[in-house]
Amino acid sequence: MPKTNPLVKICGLTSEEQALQVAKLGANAIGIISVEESPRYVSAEIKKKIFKTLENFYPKIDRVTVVQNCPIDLIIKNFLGKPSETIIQLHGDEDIDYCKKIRKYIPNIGLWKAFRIKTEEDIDKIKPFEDFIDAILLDSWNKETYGGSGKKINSIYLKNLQFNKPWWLAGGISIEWIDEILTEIKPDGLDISSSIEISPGYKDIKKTENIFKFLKGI
Ligand SMILES: O=C(O)c1ccccc1NCC(=O)[C@H](O)[C@H](O)COP(=O)(O)O
Repeated sequence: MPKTNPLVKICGLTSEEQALQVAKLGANAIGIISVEESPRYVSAEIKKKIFKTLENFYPKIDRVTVVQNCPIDLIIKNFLGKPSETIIQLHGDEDIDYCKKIRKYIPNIGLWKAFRIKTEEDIDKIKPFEDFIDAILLDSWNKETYGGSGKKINSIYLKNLQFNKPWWLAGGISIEWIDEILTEIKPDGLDISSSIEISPGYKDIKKTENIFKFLKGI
């Protein structure tokens, strides 16, 4: 039996207009990419603007900033005080010490850690992080990019996963795969990006709507 419907994060938004459209459709979390190498990169200034608008109109939606191997001092400097995001998603090779420092210096923000899965051993490496993060995000491993590749994790590694923290599945999630995800993989959340894009950072709102309708069983 599938567990209750998973939460949905739509990631890689680049405009206020699309962020509001996706929020209206029912997203539980909206992600913005603060990784300069990404074609979905959004500057700090624009990100703040988008998140402020979201906070005003949809305060319950999590606002997720995605970073990748960013120097810890910079993270602490940028996110101290009254940050516009509710979650930092670490999408690089950050270690446990890095997570502990974020916890210590910016305790008012949620911390998600992405793990890129290439082999079964990559799953085994997650456990020690669990006490220092709020959620686990599993994404596929890719040579060219750390995220947003549209590539799936080998499903062999996704059977009977058990973590002590909520976990999100990412990597090539499209409407065609969701049924299997709900019945066999059963994550707490779905993180979706490139399958609903017209071009990197620009979402197809109709495709996005179809995903939410599918999940609601409409
Ligand atoms: O999306 C990016 O361009 C990106 C670049 C560098 C680090 C992380 C990135 N995205 C992180 C995400 O949370 C994506 O939603 C996740 O990788 C899934 O993407 P997709 O396979 O395209 O659905």
